[in-house]
Amino acid sequence: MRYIQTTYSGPLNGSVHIPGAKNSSLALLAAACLADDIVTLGGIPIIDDVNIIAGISRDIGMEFTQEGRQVVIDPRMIHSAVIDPGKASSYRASYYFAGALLSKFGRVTIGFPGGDDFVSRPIDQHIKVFQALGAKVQMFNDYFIVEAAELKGADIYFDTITSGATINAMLAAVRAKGRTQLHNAAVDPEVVDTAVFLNRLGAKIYGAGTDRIRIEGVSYLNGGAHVTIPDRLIAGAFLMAAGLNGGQVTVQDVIPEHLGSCLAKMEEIGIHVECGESHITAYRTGSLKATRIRTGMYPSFATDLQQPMTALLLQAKGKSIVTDRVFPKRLAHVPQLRRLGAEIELRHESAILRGGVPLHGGWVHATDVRAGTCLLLAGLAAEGNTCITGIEHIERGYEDVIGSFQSIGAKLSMRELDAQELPELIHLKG
Ligand SMILES: CC(=O)N[C@H]1[C@@H](OP(=O)(O)OP(=O)(O)OC[C@H]2O[C@@H](n3ccc(=O)[nH]c3=O)[C@H](O)[C@@H]2O)O[C@H](CO)[C@@H](O)[C@@H]1O
Ligand SMILES: C=C(OP(=O)(O)O)C(=O)O
Repeated sequence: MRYIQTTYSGPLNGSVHIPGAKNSSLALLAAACLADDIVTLGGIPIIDDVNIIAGISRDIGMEFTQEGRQVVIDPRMIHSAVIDPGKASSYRASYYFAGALLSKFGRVTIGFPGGDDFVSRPIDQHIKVFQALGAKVQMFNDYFIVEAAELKGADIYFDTITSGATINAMLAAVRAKGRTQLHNAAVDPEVVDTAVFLNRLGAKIYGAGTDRIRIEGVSYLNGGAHVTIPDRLIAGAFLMAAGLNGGQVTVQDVIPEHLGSCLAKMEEIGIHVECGESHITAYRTGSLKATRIRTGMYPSFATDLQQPMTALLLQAKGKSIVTDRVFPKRLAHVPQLRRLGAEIELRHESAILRGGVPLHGGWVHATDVRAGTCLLLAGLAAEGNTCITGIEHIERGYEDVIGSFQSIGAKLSMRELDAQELPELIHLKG
């Protein structure tokens, strides 16, 4: 079994190029199967979730060729709308294949979404979309079937703001007959990126980036090329790294506007931020201030950034409070941080931190991708060695996590567990 070992690294300094967004790429790769000709996607990160999509693509007859961050997809020979349940449930965003294949072929059989298993993650809004467009949904033990003789545009009011179901609704409605209107839609950059891509292929999607999206169904989509937006979540984590022990980090190839609420919070706690056209520099000179974080859907502070922020706030003297309003129970990193000496208590679904307490090394387990980032940052600020297991979760979302952190001076390495270390792992996941 592999694990990452981190060592106290002092101030981190340097510059990192940010890859395309995982959460956009997963939507774009599924959206590509809607095209009637070849599609080229740039900026696709080299991560495990994309490898799974490559496997699914080959299974259904969609040619998938990846060279570095460029993926060429030929959807003209898709011969199956049945997706292996095991593959579907090994990452979250497999539900995009449900929307896309339903839209193109009127039928899909697919396993339930997996991915980061930090809390219950319902898909009722996705199902509601399919049904609203006229599809019948049948649930079985480990898969579901969605089918429709014909998809017809509809007015859909989301019960809650969801980026996944908003994107899926665009995928499902893009070839439906007539007009679909999405109300209470998510306004995330990944929603806009997917709409821009589909429009490039000839779709008619209007209003993405607002809470009301209109889709006029089309019967044919061309091929085309598109480059995914940069990963705002990876960029945010690297900028926070500059605040850990003092230092200066620049993230290149980003869209600074996508990080607005994150940068505002970083400035509030005493990290200086300077934005250029496509880069952001963060540096810390004095001490950090404690604060309160409440996550929300975009443009609020992202749920995927509360974990690295928690690691950072452990360095801020005084009491900070972190509340996740998107996934209220997404706090599995808290007991792990305690293993490193952090003083954090869970109260009413909030993490209450007493910052400024020195951290020490230890064994910890990453239960999901962002918990992994949190533990990695905490490990770089802790005395001694911190050993992080659950690497597979980190690699779902992070391209070359070791190399990119090393490039800003972080001391970390990938290691193989040897038998003498096994006793350390007992009770680790508790
Ligand atoms: C692959 C991907 O893009 N993952 C991101 C996506 O996940 P995902 O698309 O799963 O998250 P959503 O935006 O859908 O979730 C937002 C909120 O809606 C709720 N909800 C969602 C769907 C549904 O059918 N019913 C329902 O109640 C969720 O429980 C949550 O409270 O957005 C999350 C919130 O920004 C991020 O943490 C994930 O990194
Ligand atoms: C929760 C996340 O991913 P997923 O939705 O793919 O599980 C994430 O990227 O933080």
